[in-house]
Amino acid sequence: MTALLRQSVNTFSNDDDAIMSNSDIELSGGTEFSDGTEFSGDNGNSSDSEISSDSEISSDKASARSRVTPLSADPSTGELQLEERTSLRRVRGLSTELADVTEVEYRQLRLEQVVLAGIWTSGSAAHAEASLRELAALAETAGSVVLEGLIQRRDKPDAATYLGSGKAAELREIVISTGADTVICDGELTPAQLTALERVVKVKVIDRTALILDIFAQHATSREGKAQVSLAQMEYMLPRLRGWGEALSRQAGGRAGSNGGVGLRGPGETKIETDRRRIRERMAKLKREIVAMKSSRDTKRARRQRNQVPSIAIVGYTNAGKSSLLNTLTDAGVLVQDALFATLDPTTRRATLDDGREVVLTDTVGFVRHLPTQLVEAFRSTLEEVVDADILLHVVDGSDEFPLGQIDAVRHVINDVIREQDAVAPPELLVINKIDAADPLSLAKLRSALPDAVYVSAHTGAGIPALKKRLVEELVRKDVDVLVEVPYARGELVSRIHAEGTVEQETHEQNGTRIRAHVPPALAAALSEYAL
Ligand SMILES: Nc1nc2c(ncn2[C@@H]2O[C@H](COP(=O)(O)OP(=O)(O)OP(=O)(O)O)[C@@H](O)[C@H]2O)c(=O)[nH]1
Ligand SMILES: [Mg+2]
Repeated sequence: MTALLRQSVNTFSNDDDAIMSNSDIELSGGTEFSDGTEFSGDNGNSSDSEISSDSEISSDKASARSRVTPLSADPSTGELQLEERTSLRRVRGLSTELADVTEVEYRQLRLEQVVLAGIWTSGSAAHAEASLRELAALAETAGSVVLEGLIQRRDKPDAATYLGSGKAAELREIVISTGADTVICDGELTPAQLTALERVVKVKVIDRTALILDIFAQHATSREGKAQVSLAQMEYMLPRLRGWGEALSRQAGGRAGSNGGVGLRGPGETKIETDRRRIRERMAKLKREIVAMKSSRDTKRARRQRNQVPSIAIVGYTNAGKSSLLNTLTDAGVLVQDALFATLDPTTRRATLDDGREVVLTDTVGFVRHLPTQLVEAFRSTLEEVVDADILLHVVDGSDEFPLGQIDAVRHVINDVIREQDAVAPPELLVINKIDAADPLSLAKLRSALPDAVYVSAHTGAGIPALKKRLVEELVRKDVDVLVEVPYARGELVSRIHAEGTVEQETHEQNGTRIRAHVPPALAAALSEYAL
């Protein structure tokens, strides 16, 4: 595993190590306090403007990454040239913990070079490795360079330091030898575990949750998306406010904080309390804003429902090919990227199925194992829309190592939302995508495990006609039987029955056309007054 994840190992000189811990001291001095300030928005909209600058930046992730290359290419330089450091400003690391540009630069520098640490508690070794590989992909999506990965076999995470003490010491060695500036743990750590592990490895430690939140913050573009992510980040930060950088500030001895070391406790506590209150206020405001944005979306949705267009929600694991499939089905031109969480905002497109029926398809945010609960919470309004759909098109990456695990993770999130809403789950149509790239043997296994799924390739178009046919079948299944006598004056209703439904019997009576047919529920409602 270690070899697998090792991409480049560079050794910062001891000198540089000194520089790093120096900046740690600076950072830790006030980090945890300034977090709050930044959040609570001393200038009311700080959080918004920050995130939007992020999204501009992340829109060009590829070039942003290439700009980092010179840094890792010449690691021995020790200290960075000023312009190199300035160029690092483009991606912010954890957007929530930086107070000024200097810190941004240092944090950037540190977040670029990461070592991963995971715990293998259950399942096979291959599962544990896949999870860590996914963490590596997430870290890269966030703009970091992954130097190395480490997995420990344990029954459960160590209560104190997540990894066992021996492994934590080993991690410290790896951090030193690779010159890493950040450790990312493959799980959600308690604030205390983060602090304790930071104390051992002596560089910043973040967890999977913080990483995913960071990616979302970089990718959110719509106002609603940004608000949802901000809310999730605040939710995550709130209990950790005191913890951040605490371990490092201890090392810093008397230099920690502008109040001096011992002074941290008194005024510090008070400051944290104020910060917490401000964050809570800001969170409450965001929640209200999100509710307001949702209601405008509800109006749109209601209009669609009035127009009686069935809706199909495309859901699935991140990078499964949801946007690609939407494009293939509708020529939508939605952004497709080999990156995790390329899509955060739902895109809705109309399409006409083979039987002439109009539908709307909605592309949605992808899911991932251990999707932070804060995000599920924040994206609830978006997810609710998914739950309201007539059909869930569940897209799965057929070329993934563990597609069944992906399916479970996605269903888990959806079921949670459904249960909380007391809603009825829409019928799910499983679509196994990327069959062009899948290994034939695993694909054969998948076909026997999931015989009801549709197998497609959004790239080659294979299976797409079959998928469209299945969609029609699923919608027909929702059709209802009606027996009506439509007055001759309402000829347009008769035309609709012919266009949207299946006519079984049609006779012309004295007062109108008598028809027995299967029709979509919406049309049945429109016909109800003529029912016999
Ligand atoms: N080989 C192959 N690659 C595909 C296929 N469909 C999508 N991809 C690739 O998979 C990657 C992800 O595709 P997207 O459509 O962005 O996936 P998504 O599910 O919308 O991803 P997120 O929005 O990030 O959750 C891209 O690199 C696509 O080119 C396919 O049928 N075959
Ligand atoms: Mg997408």
